[in-house]
Amino acid sequence: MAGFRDLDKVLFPIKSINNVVQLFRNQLESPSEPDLALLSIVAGVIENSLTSRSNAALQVCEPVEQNNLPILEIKTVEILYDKFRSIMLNAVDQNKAKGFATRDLVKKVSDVIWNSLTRSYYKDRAHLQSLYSFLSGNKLDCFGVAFAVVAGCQCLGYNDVHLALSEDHAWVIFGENGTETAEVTWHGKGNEDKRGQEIGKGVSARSWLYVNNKPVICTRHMEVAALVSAINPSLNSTHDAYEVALLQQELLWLLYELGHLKKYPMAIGNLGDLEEIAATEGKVPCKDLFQEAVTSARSYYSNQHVYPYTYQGGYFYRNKMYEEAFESWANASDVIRLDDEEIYKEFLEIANELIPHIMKIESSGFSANTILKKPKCFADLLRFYDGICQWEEGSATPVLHIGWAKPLVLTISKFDADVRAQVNIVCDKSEEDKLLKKNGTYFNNNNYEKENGSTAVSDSVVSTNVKNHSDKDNSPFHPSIEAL
Ligand SMILES: FC(F)c1nnc(N2CCN(c3ncnc4sc(CC(F)(F)F)cc34)CC2)s1
Repeated sequence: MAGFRDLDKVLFPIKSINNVVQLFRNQLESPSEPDLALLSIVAGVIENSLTSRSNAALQVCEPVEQNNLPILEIKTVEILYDKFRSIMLNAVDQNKAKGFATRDLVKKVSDVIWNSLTRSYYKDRAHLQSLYSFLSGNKLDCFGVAFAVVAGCQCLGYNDVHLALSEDHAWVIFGENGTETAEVTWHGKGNEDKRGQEIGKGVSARSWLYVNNKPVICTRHMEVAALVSAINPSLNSTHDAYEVALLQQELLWLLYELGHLKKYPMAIGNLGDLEEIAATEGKVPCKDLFQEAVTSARSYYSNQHVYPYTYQGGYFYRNKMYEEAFESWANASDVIRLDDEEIYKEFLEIANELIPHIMKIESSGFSANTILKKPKCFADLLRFYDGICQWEEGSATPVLHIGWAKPLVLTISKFDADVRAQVNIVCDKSEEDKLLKKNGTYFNNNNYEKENGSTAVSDSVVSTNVKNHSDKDNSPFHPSIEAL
């Protein structure tokens, strides 16, 4: 049974980040599973005390002593913890034979959370993700509702209910084999919520919103990683509360070192972002973390996640590593399937802002090493645009418009004809096989490798045979355009 145990209580009153890390370590290493409600309340109280408007001004100018936090008394936590437990226990009659959760039970817990929420509030606001927000303000964001349902089921003794996460939605799995699924929260704006329904097997389940049926299925420990990932240090649109960001970074390292981020690419990406801002001495460098997130998505989720590549591409872009950025974005483009406005915005920004910005810099400067002379860059760029065009072909709603075409033409035209001529568009599988045999070059999930393992850049082979989604899922070879 999880819970607020004596060895946790002795850590109070909590005065430092190290005390909080110790509390999380106790819970993560305890023989019984970590208590989601307790940890979400503690993280939420600290986040809100350091980011609320009342002391926002203070936080921006306050010098930071040895990771001090506003004192957190045990009473504060106990009152909130007991309040959450009583909400759950009163609302859901305790049928004696516990066993596995049922759809009715999950829907009931979702209803308890749902019906407690404030009638109308700005759902996308920051700091609405924790049980502190739920218990003190009756407000939760989309993720927060799903998390609260799982924490509620844990508190009722249903340890089979777990959080399922895509890159833009959350739901739960439950039942004897963990194969039952249920919507428990809303998604996006103006969409009727489907709470209580199972995740369809149809087209929608294959969309990006459900990451083509490759969601992150959380263990209890990964649910702790999700609440830590959801910590939001932002004070306002330009500043972060330093101690909240440091707490999140230390907790993510704790979870990383305990192995609970292995199958959670976005959490690894979150840690990479924090490490890029302020590297922790003697730890894995952020560049490697972004690569680990990509490897995790390829290993555990059949390369159906986009964010690991856009985390990585964003890192390369910020560090002026434009060639590498193109490759990451091309890889991201290969993943996308059907339309979804959230991911559409990501690609719109890359295609119509970030890439044109790079082209402007590269074509104005006189750097001899310019990407404009590199066939591989041109090949990756075509692959990026090709993926988006496939997206257009596969989607119900139109994706591209003149706003995409102008930057696209401008970008392509920046490459000299002799560079473009070195990229050989291979149009069918048999031709591709011939080339692959000749060059001994193959893609293994976009790593350019020769059979002998050396990295071959110049003879990357990229063909534009129309990728049909089904075989694309499984084919070990990346559809490819040849740059000889
Ligand atoms: F690709 C990079 F530019 C990104 N930078 N931040 C990104 N985020 C921030 C963190 N984030 C996440 N980080 C950890 N876990 C989750 S679960 C989830 C979906 C939902 F909110 F539950 F509905 C989102 C998400 C969403 C993606 S992607």
